[in-house]
Amino acid sequence: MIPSPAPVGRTPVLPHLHLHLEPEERKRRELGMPGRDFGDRHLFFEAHRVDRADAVPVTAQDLRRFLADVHTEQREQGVDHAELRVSPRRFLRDGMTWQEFTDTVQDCLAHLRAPVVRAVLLVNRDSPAPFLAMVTERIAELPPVFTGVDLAGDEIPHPDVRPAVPLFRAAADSGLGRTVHAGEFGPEEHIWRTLDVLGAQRIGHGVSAATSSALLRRMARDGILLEVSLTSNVALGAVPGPAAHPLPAFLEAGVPVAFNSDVPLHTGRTLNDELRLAADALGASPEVIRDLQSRAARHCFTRRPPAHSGSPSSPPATSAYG
Ligand SMILES: CNc1ncnc2c1ncn2[C@@H]1O[C@H](COP(=O)(O)O)[C@@H](O)[C@H]1O
Repeated sequence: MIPSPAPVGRTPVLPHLHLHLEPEERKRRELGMPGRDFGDRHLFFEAHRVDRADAVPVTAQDLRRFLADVHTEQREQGVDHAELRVSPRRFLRDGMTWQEFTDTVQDCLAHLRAPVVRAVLLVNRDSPAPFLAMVTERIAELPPVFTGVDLAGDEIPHPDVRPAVPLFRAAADSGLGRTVHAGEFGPEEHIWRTLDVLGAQRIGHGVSAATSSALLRRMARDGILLEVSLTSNVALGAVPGPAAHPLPAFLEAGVPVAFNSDVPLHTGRTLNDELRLAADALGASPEVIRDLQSRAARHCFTRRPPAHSGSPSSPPATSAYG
């Protein structure tokens, strides 16, 4: 069920592949504001609406500080490669230009070591078409600390991923990795679509993948990594408890997994907490879990120039779901 230990001599690495910046939550804490209740999916996405009248504004200075804070937090966890989801729209709403936003992220992350922190550009499923078009047009110019793109947000009211096809195609053509939050609250079909329509290489959460052995076989065959976040899935009601999480089915099917803290400010859990929880859920030793996590390093997004335009890395133009 759990893959046998990695060959001796491989570089040890503790990657952390799915971690949100949580800018508003960081700012609220700095201001001493009360915590918010995220007991379920509705409350979580309602609180994250970017058009809320009571949203706490964030500045370029905040962004700089938050990026430095994430680096310190991940260093304390012993992480050596972190991939941080950064969503531009909150910062653009509060006055930054696109160029300022991307330059600031580049400037703050480029020199960091132990861990290296790379940015995954998060675009929300509910993004208006002009915003998606603007991001798509600028994907090729993203500075090098951006190594991937992610489609996130509430998949229940926004199940259609087709509006993101041009963005994901541009990302593939620019050598960026592609991941999608899917099958966290929605059915297996949402995961099939992200694979077939968007050409996703990793899936955020993907809880419902376990309802389809055909889908698990596909993911194992194609080496699609599932970004697993046990505490977050329980906290938002995607699964009733850690013991009910389909993680064992993922491993049984040979699907690559990585453990993640996802929204550590919301849950109060670190990556090491998640590794311990995974060991408990699987009845496995800490060493086995760390080995699994280190295997996820081969799914890190490192930006490579694509071999040629229209290469196999480009997502398919059409599909059964297209
Ligand atoms: C917990 N599981 C999740 N599932 C789906 N989407 C999520 C998410 N966690 C966060 N997001 C999405 O990422 C955006 C981050 O933008 P901020 O900069 O905070 O505004 C949120 O808007 C939320 O929709």
